[in-house]
Amino acid sequence: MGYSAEGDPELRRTWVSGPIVVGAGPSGVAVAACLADAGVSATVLEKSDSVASLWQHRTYDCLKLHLPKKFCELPLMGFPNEFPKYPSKEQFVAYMEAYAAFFAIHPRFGTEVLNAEFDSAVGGWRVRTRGEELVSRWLVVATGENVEPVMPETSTAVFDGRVIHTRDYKSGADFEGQKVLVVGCGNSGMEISLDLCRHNATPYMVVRNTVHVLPREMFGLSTFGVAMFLQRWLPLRVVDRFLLAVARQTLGDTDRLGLPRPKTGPIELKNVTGKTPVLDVGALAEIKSGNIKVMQGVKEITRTGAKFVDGREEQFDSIILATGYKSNVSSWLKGGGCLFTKEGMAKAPFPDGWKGENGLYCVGFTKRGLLGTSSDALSIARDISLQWKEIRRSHNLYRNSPL
Ligand SMILES: Cc1cc2nc3c(=O)[nH]c(=O)nc-3n(C[C@H](O)[C@H](O)[C@H](O)COP(=O)(O)OP(=O)(O)OC[C@H]3O[C@@H](n4cnc5c(N)ncnc54)[C@H](O)[C@@H]3O)c2cc1C
Ligand SMILES: NC(=O)C1=CN([C@@H]2O[C@H](COP(=O)(O)OP(=O)(O)OC[C@H]3O[C@@H](n4cnc5c(N)ncnc54)[C@H](OP(=O)(O)O)[C@@H]3O)[C@@H](O)[C@H]2O)C=CC1
Ligand SMILES: O=C(O)C(=O)Cc1c[nH]c2ccccc12
Repeated sequence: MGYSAEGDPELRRTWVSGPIVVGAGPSGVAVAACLADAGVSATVLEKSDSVASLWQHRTYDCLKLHLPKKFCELPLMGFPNEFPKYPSKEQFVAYMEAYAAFFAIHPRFGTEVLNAEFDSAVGGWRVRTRGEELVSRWLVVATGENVEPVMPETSTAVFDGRVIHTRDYKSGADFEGQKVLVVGCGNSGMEISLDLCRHNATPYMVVRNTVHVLPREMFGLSTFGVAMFLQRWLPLRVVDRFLLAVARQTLGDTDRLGLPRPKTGPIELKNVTGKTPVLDVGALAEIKSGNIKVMQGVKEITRTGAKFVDGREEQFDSIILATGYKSNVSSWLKGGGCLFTKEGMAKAPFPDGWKGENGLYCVGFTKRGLLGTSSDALSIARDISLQWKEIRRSHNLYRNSPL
């Protein structure tokens, strides 16, 4: 339904009766599915051309989930039984497409939200895209914690060779025979360094700070699953001490490899700061055998390579920035201060960060991966569907009233 409002006459304005969801990654699709299941139809706006665009376009070929599938499934529909314990990215994308199709979620692709703000005069969120303004009582932010690349402060502009961020890395095949500087040692830096080794390239990985490396599995069980189970009975710090003791037994002393551990334990650090421990899928063995070289912080990038803080200097053919990701919320959402920090991350810790004021919600800003997404999606759908039913009921009362 169109409505007239002051402002840009070129802009088509439309009230939508259900919530507006921004982003069609796992979080946006999951919340729309839970809403659909409760009889509420959402309008999902996605700037890219597909669901799970991060997984389709911004991840490397050899990526697999690093948590077992039971910790990564979305509400109401699990992974197919025939999927392996750690599905590949192709399998995850196939699951996401089947999930969206099953719940009849049809996002509006190619639709970037440029601005969103609450307008008390119209009693809703004005959500502007190129050429259109949608208005709804509810706005669900589902644009993710990993949407923009973090770039290092040290400029790479003088470097003559190729510089890419991990979001544009596909395969070590593109770097065959090269000497490559990998800046960053999170899960991306580690797995890409390993992939480079497997394609006959020589990675030099920068560890400027500290990092927790854990085996992906212990005693034939996923480390993450063991940690979740133990947390039911034991204090977090005891669980962390246990994980570190097992990690030391199976991986040895990682400090001696140039990978000093943070003082805070791995799960406590993840919960407090969001920094994910590295779940090792083979990089550590390559570090031990010297095929991945560990370097301290970069002091300066030169035309042909890099100078390091310890005084060493090396020539490189290419640089891969495995420096992580950030949110983009603060660039388009106005008045979201009840929910978001100025960095666009949730203010309240999990599981309380999903509901703001005036019908504003966020899903997937928990620093807890897909498990956090599922929890948020269920909470939001429950909350909105209760309001939806109440509104329906009062409309019907009004319509049936003799006055
Ligand atoms: C390489 C990698 C591997 C990971 N592996 C795991 C794992 O194994 N297990 C796990 O639990 N978690 C994992 N994660 C965490 C990850 O955050 C989630 O897997 C998941 O993709 C988050 O979903 P999301 O929908 O919140 O965000 P995203 O998947 O980033 O989706 C956000 C969507 O919003 C869209 N968007 C952004 N801004 C706008 C705008 N202004 N207008 C319209 N659309 C917009 C984007 O195009 C994108 O499609 C991984 C993350 C990365 C980067
Ligand atoms: N298989 C899987 O499921 C995978 C999952 N992921 C997930 O995706 C998310 C993003 O991971 P990732 O891309 O690794 O990002 P992270 O944010 O986890 O890691 C970024 C790394 O880059 C370092 N860094 C940042 N800036 C600089 C700099 N200027 N110089 C040197 N080092 C720098 C950081 O170090 P510092 O701590 O000092 O800031 C950190 O080690 C995580 O949640 C991760 O678990 C990623 C890959 C694979
Ligand atoms: O892959 C990620 O980034 C995740 O956030 C998954 C995740 C949630 N909690 C964790 C604890 C340890 C390792 C990974 C995760």
